[in-house]
Amino acid sequence: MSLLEIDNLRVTFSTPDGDVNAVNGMSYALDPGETLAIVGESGSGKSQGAFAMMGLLARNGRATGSIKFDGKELIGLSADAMNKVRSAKMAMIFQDPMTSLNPYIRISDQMAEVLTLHKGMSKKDAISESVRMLDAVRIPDAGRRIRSFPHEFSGGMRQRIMIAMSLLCQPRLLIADEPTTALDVTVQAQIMDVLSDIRREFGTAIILITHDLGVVAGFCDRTLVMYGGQIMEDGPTDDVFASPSHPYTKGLLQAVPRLDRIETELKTIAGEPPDMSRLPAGCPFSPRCAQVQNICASLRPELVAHGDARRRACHVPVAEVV
Ligand SMILES: Nc1ncnc2c1ncn2[C@@H]1O[C@H](COP(=O)(O)OP(=O)(O)OP(=O)(O)O)[C@@H](O)[C@H]1O
Repeated sequence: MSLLEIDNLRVTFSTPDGDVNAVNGMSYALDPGETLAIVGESGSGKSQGAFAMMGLLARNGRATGSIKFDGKELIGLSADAMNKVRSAKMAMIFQDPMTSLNPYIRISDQMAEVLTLHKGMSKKDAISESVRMLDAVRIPDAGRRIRSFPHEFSGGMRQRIMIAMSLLCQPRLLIADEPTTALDVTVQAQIMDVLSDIRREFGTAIILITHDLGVVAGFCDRTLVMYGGQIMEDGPTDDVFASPSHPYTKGLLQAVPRLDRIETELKTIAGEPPDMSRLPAGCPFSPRCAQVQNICASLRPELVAHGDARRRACHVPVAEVV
């Protein structure tokens, strides 16, 4: 059975200027222990799709459709019930670890509180379990350093601490929203290594949300490409990278720096991301698509299966995507 099954998820925000359609009918499933990258430019609905799962939408937001986690429907759950699922089985980490860490409280107290509160552990057991988790994310000398305050660590180390903290209740799913964006390239690679270790050691499924395709290769089993709140393409990462089947994916990949080609070949996708309160009737990417056809502006392409375990939403035949 899938760990997560999302069906026709829509996230809408009410604003004085009208509704903002942040996620427009998103459907996918995730197996236990699977790693999935959700990629796309800023504003494509990646984070709000995850916030809906975590019950963390802003007050002006509402989610419809279905989100089944471990067989249990999450949409429509009370805040209390949602809290229970979240604290026991799902965790989320963000770009800025300080959104989750309290600068005035020692790491030991912050971590131990999670376990005394949610698992009823004694303080002593909670501290030794916290040290074990800090070891797992390779904080050197964790037994001593756990007594430090957040500001005594570098940005990369703080991100490791946040990952350790998110693992305390042994979640089955970890959502990492741009976890390496604020870090320099070497530290980014170290954090991705830590996430790989976590997956191997604890069997945690991971959803990695990122605008940077460069961090996805080599880490995620599957990649799902979003644009305008919709899935454009979805498939095994190696296949999506080797033979993108959507003009948008192709454009994103051409914008990723690679060691085997010179930087002058890098191309950006012309045009601006769509206004999510005024999406076109057809494909949201059609105004920027180099291969746009007449039908694209008026008819939204369905997300349909093609090849092995792949899906795409595009009117241009696969063989003609250049
Ligand atoms: N509280 C809100 N009220 C109105 N619109 C919102 C609200 N929160 C998010 N949005 C809009 O929802 C859309 C999707 O946002 P989302 O954060 O999911 O994008 P994203 O792909 O994760 O981009 P980023 O990487 O910049 O976070 C954006 O157009 C954003 O402006």
